This record gives sequence, structure tokens and C-alpha cells, in this order.
Amino acid sequence: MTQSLNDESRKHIEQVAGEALAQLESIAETAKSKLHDGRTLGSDALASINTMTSSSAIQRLDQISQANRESYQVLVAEPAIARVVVVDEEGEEKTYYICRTTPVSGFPNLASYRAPVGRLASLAIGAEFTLPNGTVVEVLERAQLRPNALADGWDSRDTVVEAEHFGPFTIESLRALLTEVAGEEVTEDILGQLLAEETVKANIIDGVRRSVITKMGLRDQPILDQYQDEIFRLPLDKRLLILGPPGTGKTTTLIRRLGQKLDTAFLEEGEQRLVETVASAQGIAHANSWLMFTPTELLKQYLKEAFAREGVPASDLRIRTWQDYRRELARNAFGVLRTASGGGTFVLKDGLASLSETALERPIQWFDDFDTWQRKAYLQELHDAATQLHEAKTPEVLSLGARLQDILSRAADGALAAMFGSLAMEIAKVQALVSSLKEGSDGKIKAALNLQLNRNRAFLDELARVIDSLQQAQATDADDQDDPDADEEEDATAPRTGRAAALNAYMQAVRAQARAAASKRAVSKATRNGKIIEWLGDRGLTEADRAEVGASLLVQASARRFVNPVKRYLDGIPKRYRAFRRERQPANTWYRHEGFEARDIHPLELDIVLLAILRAAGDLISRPNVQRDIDSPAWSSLQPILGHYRNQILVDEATDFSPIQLASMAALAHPRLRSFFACGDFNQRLTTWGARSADDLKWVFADFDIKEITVSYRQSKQLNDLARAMIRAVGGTEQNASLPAHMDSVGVAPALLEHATNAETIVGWLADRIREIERFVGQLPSTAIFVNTEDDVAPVADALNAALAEHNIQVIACREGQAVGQESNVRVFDIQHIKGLEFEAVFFVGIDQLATLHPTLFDKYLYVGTTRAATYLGVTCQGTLPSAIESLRTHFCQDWQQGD
Ligand SMILES: Nc1ncnc2c1ncn2[C@@H]1O[C@H](COP(=O)(O)OP(=O)(O)OP(=O)(O)O)[C@@H](O)[C@H]1O
Repeated sequence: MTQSLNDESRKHIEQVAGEALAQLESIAETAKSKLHDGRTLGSDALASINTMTSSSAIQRLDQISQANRESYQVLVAEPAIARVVVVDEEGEEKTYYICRTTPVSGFPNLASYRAPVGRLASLAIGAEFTLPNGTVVEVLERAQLRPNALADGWDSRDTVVEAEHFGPFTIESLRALLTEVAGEEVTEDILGQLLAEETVKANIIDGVRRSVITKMGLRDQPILDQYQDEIFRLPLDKRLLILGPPGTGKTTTLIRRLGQKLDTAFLEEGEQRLVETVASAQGIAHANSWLMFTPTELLKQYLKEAFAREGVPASDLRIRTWQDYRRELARNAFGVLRTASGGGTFVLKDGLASLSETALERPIQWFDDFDTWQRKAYLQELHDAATQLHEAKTPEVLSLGARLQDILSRAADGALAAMFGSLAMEIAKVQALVSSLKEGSDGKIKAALNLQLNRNRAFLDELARVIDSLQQAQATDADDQDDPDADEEEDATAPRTGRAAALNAYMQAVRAQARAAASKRAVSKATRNGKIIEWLGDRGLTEADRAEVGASLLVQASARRFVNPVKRYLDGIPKRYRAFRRERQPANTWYRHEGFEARDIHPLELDIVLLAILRAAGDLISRPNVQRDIDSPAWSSLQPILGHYRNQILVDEATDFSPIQLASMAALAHPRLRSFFACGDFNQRLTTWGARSADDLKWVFADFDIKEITVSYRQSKQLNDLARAMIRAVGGTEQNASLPAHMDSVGVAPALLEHATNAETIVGWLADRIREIERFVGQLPSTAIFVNTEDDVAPVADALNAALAEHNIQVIACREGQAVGQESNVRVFDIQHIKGLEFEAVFFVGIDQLATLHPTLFDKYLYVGTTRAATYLGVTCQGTLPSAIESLRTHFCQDWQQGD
């Protein structure tokens, strides 16, 4: 309960106001003078720069001074965000001021919110806290400040003050409080006194006031509540998941945490050392080594300012949608998707009808099935190759084969890392063997070619012409060429035209022919090699040479599997995936039996391939010996993957991502830190593939620390009640959200318009409600209109613009989820883009049509849509309220004219 104001507490608050404003002034002035004080800045602070002063020391100093400058700038504009009075066990009181950034020197009790002492600002009155020096203190009094620099001095707006015996109160203006004190003494006339009394009353409000959302963007929340605060301070090397109903501050906590963890000054000592080691090994500064995933581009834009407030630079480069990042990884980094320059296996197709229901329902089992299969397939390949070598005629090859077989048989299933470690010892010998064999076989093939050239100098030019005519054929049959012994000397940079290309093609074709002869197979006439062989006729190797060269090539192929086994293991995953799919298809396991091409891949399948690659690499990279020797030939193929690791991985709206996607993101967290932070709410899952249970997430990290937060800050009581009733009605997980204590959460009932079939009626109704809101609030707050499809965005915006033109209210069409401008316009969005956003007022057009458009996610869209509104929610239906929420009718009113 708030305790009302008596004379004693009023006097006390006035004292606090006087002290706080003086302190704000003093901090700001000191910071300002530091900003202009050149002596503290940069390399010139080093007494003498000589050759002993390394350039990195100077660079460091410059960085520090840059950071100092930035924090002075913050302090000049916002000297403190809280004032806290504590008492220790000896009864000694102490007043702390808490600021957002690094404090300026000269103020012993000024601390950063990011520092451990900063937690005092989040604690409740009466809470105990152990200071870093071990002293236990109790919080006596607390004021949350919102400093405001005026031309003639400092003020703090909407300051919330509380102590054991009073409050919380919201003081509109601390400065006005002081002026009034002065005013009382000098005002002699009764009218003046009466007016002054009223102003005093208006300036001090019981409880905490809800502020109106005026801009599109996450609100600034300088101080978190004590549960959020506890989470944001947890150590860097944690796997954390915050779950909580809409508007409980999950995203807010995530951003604050990132801000704190990027500032190395506020990391613990051990963390600082670790972060430095990782940064120097990887060549990426800790401040840049993070990646955050969001489900939509719009959410990314919405959060931009919030990141800027945290002093996090270039956030838009590091906040990514999985859709974009997945493509980039698969296409440019791991060569899974085809490129125009010839690499890659698959073509990504969004709507590909390749998956069966079970793949969507049981993605974890699907992944496990593939991963187990592909490991086995790979090991089998190695076994076969070692056996082939062991069966060779040359003693040297034979003994190599025996040693390799021995290593393989010792590798227990699953212990790939140990096996790769043992194979690494053989690499040099294998390499030497392959080179000498290749020299021999190449020599033979080239000798045959020289013979042809002696007979006919135009031989290569003629072949080049044949190849040109075959280019087309090559493009298509590469798809089906899964011949495991296919020529490995062909690389992506192989010339594609002219004599060099002809030479290349000749070598390949002759090798294929020799291999076929040695293994008693035939080269298919339909392939490029088959066609070239046919054209060559008897202009290749003699039959005897063919058998000999063929045998050598088969040994080479087997030996090559051991030249860079790690690379082969990782690079082979996409092809193994294709083989796995082909094998599972006939039984309709995970995949449809037919109806799509072998080269096409669905995005959710691509996730499976990427996760297999990332986990395979991660298993190896997480071993200290591998990290140590990462530059050696045995492990160097892991480098590109290591290069994608980041010190922190964060995921907003995690429940929109599948367990496979989350596990892939998790696999990007640097193994030395394993720092992963995600937040979400299962009731708000807006994708059919999103994670459905805590178990799904435990699969990502067995040691996931799951925290729940429950205080719902966004919505008024009426909208909060509606949201809870909705969850009950549609059968979601019951949420135990509570409203913030002492906050005035009373709003207005949501408004409903039914049987609204024609556009004019709908637009007229929306326009009336928007005008009511402006009248009510005194200004037009941030307002959004949600429509069911992209096609409705522009027409609704146009019609509403026309209807509201009279009052100069501008309505903006946000096409394809793109927000334009930041000011408080009315915006129209397609419902699918609105995840994670919040507005003061939300209108939902035609919610009864949602069920038809999104039958499986209807209830989720409804829930997410209605929980975007802080105070005003208006809903229209073409018919009546959808039957699932028919029971909620009593929550609604018709309009807000009465302001009920
Ligand atoms: N401790 C707090 N005190 C007051 N307001 C808060 C607090 N924490 C968050 N808020 C406010 O609550 C609103 C919702 O915050 P946020 O968007 O972070 O919630 P969320 O849990 O991520 O929501 P959703 O599940 O809808 O994505 C914001 O306006 C934010 O400023």
C-alpha cells in the first residue's frame, strides 16, 4: 500500500529534492569540465612517448579516453538515475547516487548501475544487500530520477520516491517542489495560497504513474525491478532463458544485460581475462563479438534506439533474423547452398513440399536420426578406404592401411575427436604416398596425351569445342553424380574454357575411365566424362595402362580420405544429407516420398544440415588441444567455423525458433564462454515450427538456467485481465502474471465493433476511436492498426488518412513490416510483423478472419496482437467475436466516449 503524505514526509521529500538537484548539477558540471579538460585525454596523457611506449599501450589509452569521453557526455545529459539511502549494521547511513554509465571521479558515492553497487537502485525498501567490501546494508529510501536540464538549472521529472514510512509517490517536478516552498513564504494573498496548495497536490501523486508511449521503439527503463536486475547481472558464461508473459520486460532485460556485459569494466576479473584471451586469439574485440537473433526485421528496427541508449554501436549489423543469417552461413561460409561460381550442393526453396508431418512435429528426433546416420556413414567410408589400402599390393600401402584400420577400430563410436587426433599423426605419410602415386599416374596420362598431340596438334582445340557443347550437360548431371570416387583434383578454380579446360577435362575423363576399368564398372554414357570418353575412342590410355593407372587411382582415392579427414567429415555433410534423405524417402520417414528434386532443400532441412555441421565442428573445437593446435593442417579446416563464434549469443522471442535453429545459434557461442541468453513465451509462438516446451530448450543446452519473470508492466488492468481470460479460453499455458505494485494500472475496457463488413464503417469507427484517444490523452500516442494481410495495409492506411485528415492525423502504411519515421504517427501493419512491439493503442481489424487465414496459429496471433496494446485496444469483426473467445464478450465496451 502507498502511504499518504504527511507534513513530516513532505519536508523530508523537499530536502531530498534540494540535495538531489544540487547533486545533479554538481555531477553534470564536473563531467562537463572533464570533457573540456584536454589533460586527461588520449596518448598525450603519457608523460613521454618514447620507443619504450608500445603503440598498443597508446591505442589502449586512446580507447580508454574515448570511453571516458562517452561517459562524460552521458553524465552531462543525465548525471544520475537514482538516489538510494542505506544503513549499515552500525546504524551509519550513506547516500548513493547511481548513474547509467561510468561515474566521474570526485564523487565517492556515485556508482554505475552496471556495477555491483548499482543493484541498490533495484532493491525494495527494507532489502538487505552486501556491498563489495562485505558490509551488509539495508535499503532505507530510494528515488528513481529522470533528470532534465532546463535553461536555469536541473529538474527531475516523474521522480518516484519511497521509504519505509512513506510512498511511493511520483513527483512530477522536483524543482517545482522547491519553488513552491519558497513561494509559500512570500505569498500573502489568499488566492495565491490556494492556488499554490493545489499545485503542490498536483505535483505529488500517490503511487507510480504509468507513462504514455509516444514513440515507436522500446521504452527507456533505466532501472530494472529486482528480479530482472538479478538476471541481468548473472555471470557472462551462463546459458539463460527468461520466460514470462507479454510485457514483463524480457527484451528490456536482454538489452540491459548485453550493454553491461559488453562493457569490460563491469565484468568480473576472471571474465575479463577470459574475454581478453578469446579476443586476441580470434581477432575480434569483445565489444563487437556478439550476435542477436530476432524473428523479424521490424523488431530489429524497433530495438535500435534501445541499443543506442546502451551505448552499443553498430547494433543493426549484429542483430539478425535467422532467415538471413542461415542463408549467409549456408551459402557463403559452409558451401551448402549453390553459388554461381560452382560451389554448394543445394538450392533453397521456401515452399518446398519435402517434409512429412513428423519432421515438423519431432524435429529433435529427425535431427538425431540424421546425425547418427551421417556419422556412421562417414566412419563406414573411412573403414572401407582403410580396408582398400590394406588390400593393396604394395607393402608400404598395405602397412599404412593396417595402421589406419587399427586407429579406426580403436575409435569407439562417438569418440570422433580422439580418432581425428590419432589420424593426424598419419597425415604426412598419407600425403607423401598420394603425391608419389599421383605423380606416376599423371605421368602416364600426360604421356598418352603427348602422343595424341604429336599426331595432331589441334587435338586439344578440338576437345575444347566438344567441351563447350557439353557445358549444358555438365550443369545437369552434376546433381546426380554422387560417385564417391569422383575426381577430387577438380577444384572450383578449374578453367572452364579453352585449352586449359580441355586439358583438365581430358585428365578427368581418362582417370574416370581408368578407375572404372580397375573397379570393373562402366562410366555412364550420359555423363560428361562418358561423352568425352566416347569422343576420345582409343585416344586415351592403352588397356594395360588403364588397369594400372586405375588401380593407382583407387588407392589414391582411398588414401585421400585420410589426407584431411576433418575437412572431409564436415564438407561431406550436405552430400550425406542428400543420401540420407534418399534413403528415408521410400518409407515416408521425415520426407515425402516424391514431388521434389534431389537438389532442392526446404529451409527447415537446411537447419538440420547446418546444425550437423556446427555441432560436428563444435565437438572438436571445444577440446583444448584442438584449440591450441587450430593452425595445424589436421585442424585448420575448423578455422572458418571458429571465425563465426561470438562471445555472446542472444535470442529475442526464442519460442519462434525451432529447437534446431536455437541449437544452431547456441553452437555459435564461443566454447570458452558458452554465453547464451534467450527470452520468450510459449503462448506467443507465432511459427508452426517454434519450440513448444521447456524440454525442447533443455535439448539445446542441458544446463539451461530457466528463469521466470511475472510482473506485467505493459498493459492496463483491463487489458491484462483480457489477456489472461484469452489464454484460459484458447487453452494456452496458464500465466501467473501480476501487475506492478503501487502502479496506477486502471485503464479503459477494450472496444469492440461487430458486423463491420464494409470498409467505410470500419474506417469511420477506427477514426472515431483514434480521436477519442487523442482527446483523452491530450496528445496522440503511439498507435498501431493490425490488418490480416499485406494487401490490406495500403488501402486501410489510405482510407484512414482521408478520414483523419481533418484533424491532421497522419496514417502511415508500413509495407512488408518496414517502419517509417519514429514519431507518434498512426501506423498500419500486417499482423505477421508485430512480434515483440508495443503501442499505447492497438486496433485489430477483422479478427474473426484470422481463424480462416491462420487456422493453426489463430489463437497465438490473437494473443500476441492484443497484448501489444498498453492502454487502448479496439477490435473489429466482420461477423461476431470468434467462437473461441466468445466468452470474453463481457470484457469489451463499444467506445471510449465516456472514458469508462
Ligand atoms: N522494471 C520495469 N519497470 C517498469 N516498466 C518496465 C520494467 N521492465 C519493463 N518495463 C516496460 O514494460 C514494457 C514491456 O517490456 P518488454 O518489451 O521488454 O517486455 P517483453 O517481456 O519482452 O514483452 P513481449 O513478451 O511482448 O515481447 C516496456 O514498455 C518496458 O519499458
